[in-house]
Amino acid sequence: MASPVRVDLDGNPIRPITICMIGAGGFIGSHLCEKLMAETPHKVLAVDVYSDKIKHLLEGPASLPWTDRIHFHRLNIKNDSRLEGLIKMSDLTINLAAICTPADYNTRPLDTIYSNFIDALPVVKYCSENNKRLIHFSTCEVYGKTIGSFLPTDHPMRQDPAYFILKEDASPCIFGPIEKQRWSYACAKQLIERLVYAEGAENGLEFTIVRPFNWIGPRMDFIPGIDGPSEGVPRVLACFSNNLLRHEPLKLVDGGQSQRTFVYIKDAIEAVLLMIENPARANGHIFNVGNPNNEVTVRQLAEMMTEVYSKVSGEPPLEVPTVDVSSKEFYGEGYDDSDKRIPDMTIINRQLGWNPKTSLWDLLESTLTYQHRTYAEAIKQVTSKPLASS
Ligand SMILES: NC(=O)c1ccc[n+]([C@@H]2O[C@H](COP(=O)([O-])OP(=O)(O)OC[C@H]3O[C@@H](n4cnc5c(N)ncnc54)[C@H](O)[C@@H]3O)[C@@H](O)[C@H]2O)c1
Ligand SMILES: O=c1ccn([C@@H]2O[C@H](COP(=O)(O)OP(=O)(O)O[C@H]3OC[C@](O)(CO)[C@H]3O)[C@@H](O)[C@H]2O)c(=O)[nH]1
Repeated sequence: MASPVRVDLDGNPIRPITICMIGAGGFIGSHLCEKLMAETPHKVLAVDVYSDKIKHLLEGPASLPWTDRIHFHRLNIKNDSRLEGLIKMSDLTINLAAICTPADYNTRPLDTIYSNFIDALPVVKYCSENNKRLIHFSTCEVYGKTIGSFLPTDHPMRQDPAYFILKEDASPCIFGPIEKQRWSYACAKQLIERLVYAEGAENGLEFTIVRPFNWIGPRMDFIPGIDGPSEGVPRVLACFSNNLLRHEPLKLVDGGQSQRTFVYIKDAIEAVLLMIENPARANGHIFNVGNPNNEVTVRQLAEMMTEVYSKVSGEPPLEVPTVDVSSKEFYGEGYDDSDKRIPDMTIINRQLGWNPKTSLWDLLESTLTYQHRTYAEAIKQVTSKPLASS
């Protein structure tokens, strides 16, 4: 029996397209590739320097249903002449490539700026010159700090949503001073957003910009010393997972008072698929993609992850499950932080009718189940080995 014709939000048939996905081997890219292979007829030219997180889609019996629809191209967009050809072969380019772990922003500011601005320039240029549609991944971090964060801590206006809800077409971008090199990333992302927007305004580039608000789930970053460098510092989900797996206290930077909203990767990928398959509704827009209902302080996140991990692993939590550390000690000189990140959902609701579904507890339960199943044995092996004699 023929499969039903897939239609977009306006009832128009969705035609199969070819997508050049740059950064396809990463956390978001791997989930997006899975979704596209499992639920759509689209083709993917998967571009990345790594493929570990999409290996299950590229080889082995499980990949047979889509062997002719996904092809991996190992290339570094910094210096590879094949890039333009791949963009020209595609109907749509999705650019996910970036250095996007905060530990790098103040310690590798030049690499961070080059990765998030300079290296993206040819991607925008090739899309514009060849009249190809672009979906560019920016970040919620372009908002920086909230206006309310500059009010006295007990000022009543801090409770006014106008002082903290982040809105694509209204909120300013507020970063710290230049010596706070943490903001090298957000500033690079802001400038590439402005370049993409200008290519749209002046040269008619069909673009969509995505501002993810802390998407988390399986395959995010790495566990130091297992599938990443021992001295590496990933994003908070992997940091806390690593501490839990190793029965160490979770480190709360500057007391863990910063606030975040976390969205489940599977919910967020639904939003991206709507952008891909509804160009008339997505072109020319910047979209917050997050879950305003899942706001916690970092301390509350640590406490919830400790409780969920204890349930998932069957191991009791530590007597003292967290420890405060200074940002200088944890990240080094030049760190600064966003105080609060709550996305306004008006535009994405209006254009795409998308809303997140998964609560923080539920997404942590499925994610920590994955982390425990994937890493617990390997960590036990590593920690049980006697230290090499010096
Ligand atoms: N995950 C989130 O919550 C989040 C939040 C805000 C913004 N973002 C943005 O979304 C995008 C994807 O993020 P992610 O979480 O999947 O990160 P990730 O680090 O898992 O994936 C990025 C991928 O890009 C690849 N890449 C980087 N530079 C490259 C280059 N020069 N050539 C080829 N490939 C290159 C990396 O190898 C990696 O596989 C990034 O642009 C990031 O800034 C993500
Ligand atoms: O062991 C740890 C690790 C981190 N923290 C604090 O948690 C907050 C979140 O940190 P993190 O997940 O590393 O990243 P941010 O949310 O600050 O920024 C990211 O969000 C989006 C993106 O643009 C791309 O992923 C990236 O910039 C923070 O307050 C840390 O200090 C901790 O206390 N302990």
